[in-house]
Amino acid sequence: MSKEPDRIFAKPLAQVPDFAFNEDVVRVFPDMIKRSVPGYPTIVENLGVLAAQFAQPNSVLYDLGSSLGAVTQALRRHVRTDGCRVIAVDNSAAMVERCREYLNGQDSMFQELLPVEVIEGDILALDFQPASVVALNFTLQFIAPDQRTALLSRIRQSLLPGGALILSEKLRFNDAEEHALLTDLHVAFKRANGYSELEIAQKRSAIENVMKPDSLEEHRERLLAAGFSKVVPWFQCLNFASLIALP
Ligand SMILES: Nc1ncnc2c1ncn2[C@@H]1O[C@H](C[S@+](CC[C@H]([NH3+])C(=O)[O-])CC(=O)[O-])[C@@H](O)[C@H]1O
Ligand SMILES: O=C(O)C(=O)Cc1ccccc1
Repeated sequence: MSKEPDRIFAKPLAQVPDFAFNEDVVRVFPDMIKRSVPGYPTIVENLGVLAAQFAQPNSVLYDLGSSLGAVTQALRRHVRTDGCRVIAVDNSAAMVERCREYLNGQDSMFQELLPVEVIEGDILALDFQPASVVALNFTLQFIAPDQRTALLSRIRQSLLPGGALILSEKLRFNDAEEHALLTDLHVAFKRANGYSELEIAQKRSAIENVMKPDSLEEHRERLLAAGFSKVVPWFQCLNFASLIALP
C-alpha cells in the first residue's frame, strides 16, 4: 500500500471544493482513512473474521464502495468457504484502477485466495447476485439519503439465509451533548494523528455536502424497513460504528 502522507487540506484554500474520490485522494487514501477513522484497522480485519461466519458455499461476497480493496483483501485472507467469490464495486475510476493493482499484488503473494472481480460502477445501479456477505464499509454515508432505503432493500433481497450485511458508518447523535462530546473526541483523535486545526476545518467543510451521517436509531429503523430481521452493533469507537444486519 502507498505510504504517501495525506496533506490534501494542509494549505489554506481560497474555497474548499466538495470532497471527491479523485487521483489526489487515491494517492493518500490509506493514510487518510487510518488517521481519520477511529477503529478502521480493527473494523477491516474483523470484517474478514465475521464474514467467514456468514459465508455460504457457492455465493458472492460483495464489497460495495471498495476504494482500494482493504475489505476485499480481508475477506480473501479469512474466508475459505467453497465456491465463494468476491465482487468489489466502486464508481471512482481512480480507486478501481489502483484497487486492481493491489489485488494483483495480493494474488502474487498468496495461493488459493477467493477469485475476485472489481467493477467500476454505481452500487445504486448494480444487479445483485445471490450473496451471503455484503459489506458497506463507510459507503452508505456517501449515498444520497433518499436512495438509502431502496439500496438496502435490494441488498436484503439478494441475501441468502445465513448471510449478513455488515454496515460501518460515521454516526451522528440525537442527544446534542453526546453529539458534541463525540465530535470533539473525534477532533482530538485527528489532532493526535498529526492533523492541524486548518486541515481538520477544511476537511470538515469539504465533506459536509457529500457525506451525511445518520444516527444509530435511524440506521436500525431503515434496516428493519428494508426487510432485515435483526440489527446488532458489534463495534463502536467514538462516533464510528459497525453493525451486523441479518436477513
Ligand atoms: N454510488 C456509488 N457507487 C459505488 N461506489 C461509491 C458510490 N458512492 C461512493 N462510492 C465509493 O465509496 C467509497 C467510500 S470510502 C470506503 C472505504 C472502503 N470501503 C474501505 O473500507 O477502505 C469511505 C471513506 O472514504 O470514508 C469511495 O471509494 C467512493 O468512490
Ligand atoms: O475525516 C473525517 O472527518 C471523516 O468523517 C471520515 C472520512 C474519511 C475519509 C474520507 C472522507 C471522510
